[in-house]
Amino acid sequence: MRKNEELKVVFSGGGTGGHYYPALSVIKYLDKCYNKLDVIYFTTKGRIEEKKLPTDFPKAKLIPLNTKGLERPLYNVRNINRAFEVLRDKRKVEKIIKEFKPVFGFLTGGYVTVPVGLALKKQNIPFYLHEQNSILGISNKVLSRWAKKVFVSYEETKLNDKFILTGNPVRTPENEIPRTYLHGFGIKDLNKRCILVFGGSLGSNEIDELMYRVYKKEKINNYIHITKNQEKFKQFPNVFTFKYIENLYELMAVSDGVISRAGATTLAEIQFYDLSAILIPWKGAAENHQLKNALSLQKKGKVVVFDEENVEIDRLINFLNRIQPKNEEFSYTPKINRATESIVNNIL
Ligand SMILES: CC(=O)N[C@H]1[C@@H](OP(=O)(O)OP(=O)(O)OC[C@H]2O[C@@H](n3ccc(=O)[nH]c3=O)[C@H](O)[C@@H]2O)O[C@H](CO)[C@@H](O)[C@@H]1O
Repeated sequence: MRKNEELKVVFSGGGTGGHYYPALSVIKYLDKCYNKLDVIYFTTKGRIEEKKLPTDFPKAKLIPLNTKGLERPLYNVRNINRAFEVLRDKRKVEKIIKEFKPVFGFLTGGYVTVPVGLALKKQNIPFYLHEQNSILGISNKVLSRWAKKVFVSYEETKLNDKFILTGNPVRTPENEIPRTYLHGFGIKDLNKRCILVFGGSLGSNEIDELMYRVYKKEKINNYIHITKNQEKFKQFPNVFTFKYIENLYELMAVSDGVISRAGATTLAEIQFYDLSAILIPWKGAAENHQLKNALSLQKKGKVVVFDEENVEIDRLINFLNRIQPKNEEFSYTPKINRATESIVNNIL
């Protein structure tokens, strides 16, 4: 650790929680290692990192960029303008980093990272990438040529020696969390199973529809369900709904199971908190990466993967009812997040 030194770093990555939260974990870890950490975070306008960073890490300076994802199919005329946006943003980033003089850049994917990576390359500032999924995302694919190292979460993502398997950083509680934490979410009987239901950081109507059918049949377990359709579930006394839960990882630490999409950061959390899980991969993910993520976890047990077009409700309920619930005495003891540690050690 270099407690007495100062460090300046440029971060970018986002659009979704899956890209943002790994960057946040690294920021928080570095902040503990250094006396003074100066962060500039290049954000996607109006997206999660822009909304959450001011409270998650108030010291960071946020700079929004205009770059948008390419339209599919790629020959769409709008992509000409999108390409110019990347160039304009690249020039903007270059100006800022010339003055800021960061020691390195850390980019976690999402189209916003492309102009940032190109600008860092132009200024000869080393940068590192992190890929959460088993398949390299398009921005990481483009930038990996010039990155100093590419940190990956799955062995099969490695393409050459520059690729290092670190795993996917997850947010972790710093203090012990008792099972009674669930009381704050409306749950009274702590000896009953507590299942977290959500559709990634953006929500999922398909998961809402499916769970509506489950709740009609299954009345024993308690559910904390994150949804934009809270009204729909009012009739179920064992279902506690929320629009978004900031510190979802704290709930993961004291719950029993998860029903969710198969975004990479959610999966890393399921593993870290050793939860049972029912995964329903989102079919729209590039190159079907959610299915690949999910299947690799299924191999490790405690996890079952369903095809969203073909979920047998009885089989799902059967799996749920085999999950061993924690009891009311349970308390989560903080553990070291090896992925974040490994990334930082490979940079410093
Ligand atoms: C639609 C989309 O583009 N999905 C991608 C996106 O997913 P998405 O952003 O949904 O990502 P993940 O499932 O990987 O991560 C979601 C994160 O949001 C957190 N959370 C969620 C709900 C909530 O109320 N509170 C909260 O804190 C979870 O704890 C988790 O840390 O990035 C992932 C990682 O690159 C990809 O694998 C996904 O395919």
